[in-house]
Amino acid sequence: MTYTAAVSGATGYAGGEVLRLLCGHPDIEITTVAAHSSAGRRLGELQPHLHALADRTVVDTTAENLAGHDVVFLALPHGQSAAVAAALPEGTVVVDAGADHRLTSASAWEKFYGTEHAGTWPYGLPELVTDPRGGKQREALRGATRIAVPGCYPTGSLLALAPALAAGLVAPQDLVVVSASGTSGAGKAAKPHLLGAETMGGMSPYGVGGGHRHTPEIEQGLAAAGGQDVTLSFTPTLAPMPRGILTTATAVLRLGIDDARVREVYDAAYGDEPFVHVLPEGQWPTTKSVQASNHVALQLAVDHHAGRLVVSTVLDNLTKGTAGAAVQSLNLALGLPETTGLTGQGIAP
Ligand SMILES: NC(=O)C1=CN([C@@H]2O[C@H](COP(=O)(O)OP(=O)(O)OC[C@H]3O[C@@H](n4cnc5c(N)ncnc54)[C@H](OP(=O)(O)O)[C@@H]3O)[C@@H](O)[C@H]2O)C=CC1
Ligand SMILES: CC(=O)N[C@@H](CCC(=O)OP(=O)(O)O)C(=O)O
Repeated sequence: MTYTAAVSGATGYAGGEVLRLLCGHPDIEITTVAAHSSAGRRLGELQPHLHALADRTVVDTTAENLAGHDVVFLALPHGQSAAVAAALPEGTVVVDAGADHRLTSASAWEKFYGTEHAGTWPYGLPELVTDPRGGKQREALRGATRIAVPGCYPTGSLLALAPALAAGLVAPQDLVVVSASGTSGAGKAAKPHLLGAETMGGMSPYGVGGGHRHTPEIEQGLAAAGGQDVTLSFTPTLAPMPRGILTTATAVLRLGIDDARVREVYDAAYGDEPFVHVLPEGQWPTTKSVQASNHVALQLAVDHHAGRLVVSTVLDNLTKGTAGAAVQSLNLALGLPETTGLTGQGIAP
């Protein structure tokens, strides 16, 4: 069976990556490409890498234009997708790359996003360990008709720390995550601090001091994995590269946990995962290895001097960090093989 799909936000980075992946998906037919200010324009002008779709005309994001599809992807600015989704029939599978439906706590949403909470949808990170018994998030995605795709920083952070918390290897307090993201994470809209002259050849932190809106999203997933509240200090940084996120997470190890036990827990969590790979001991991940792939590469070490577990992950913010997670979750929702239309192979150099 072929499913018809509309992609709204088709002219942006996230929507463009969804379209790129859907072009290689055997069970999906892209029938509508929608956006807003660029309605009426030829997609080829705005997404010149999407050759197969170059002659499509962008339509406006309206309930009428999105109606009648089996699947609707939303890749809109935060706060825009809730109203659009509410106008779609319950049977339509809606996959939202934005943040609107990720958080379970209305007060956390209001604090970090400043608008009314729109509700919570199943979280689109199939490999996430969701409880101390080692359950995985993919079970909540099978047959789902609404999917909230994770933020790109939370994907690498959650995959880094959830197995350790679920297995009780580390204390739930004093979790520290520092991530470096490529500039595409900020979207296409022109912003002075993202000009090439500002970002090339340098790095800088932002959202420091617990102010980044991904802090509650990461804490939410880690608290579920460990079965208790967690405290996280999260610091994002902007790196001079178009795509990619390197996350380094550390946590206080519980007494008596050695290197072998840590590796055993991560091998058990991810050994059968098609898109999360624990690297051989001593090989540390590089963002270049996962460009344009749906892969997350992970390495860990025990810092005996500081008594902390150190876990690093890399992913492509637009692929596994957004569009790949969206397609992988959609596959589960539709009952298709989870890897359909996705590759774990990157590009090089
Ligand atoms: N970039 C990333 O790495 C990630 C992004 N996301 C999420 O995906 C979403 C899109 O991000 P991104 O692609 O980076 O952003 P971009 O700024 O690159 O693209 C935004 C898209 O939304 C459309 N749009 C803007 N305003 C409206 C509106 N009022 N109604 C309908 N469409 C509108 C734009 O269309 P037009 O230009 O025609 O106005 C454009 O297609 C965000 O919620 C973001 O958080 C999630 C994970 C990672
Ligand atoms: C570099 C950069 O600006 N990154 C974005 C995160 C983008 C992302 O993936 O998250 P959302 O889906 O929640 O927008 C930021 O810090 O807001």
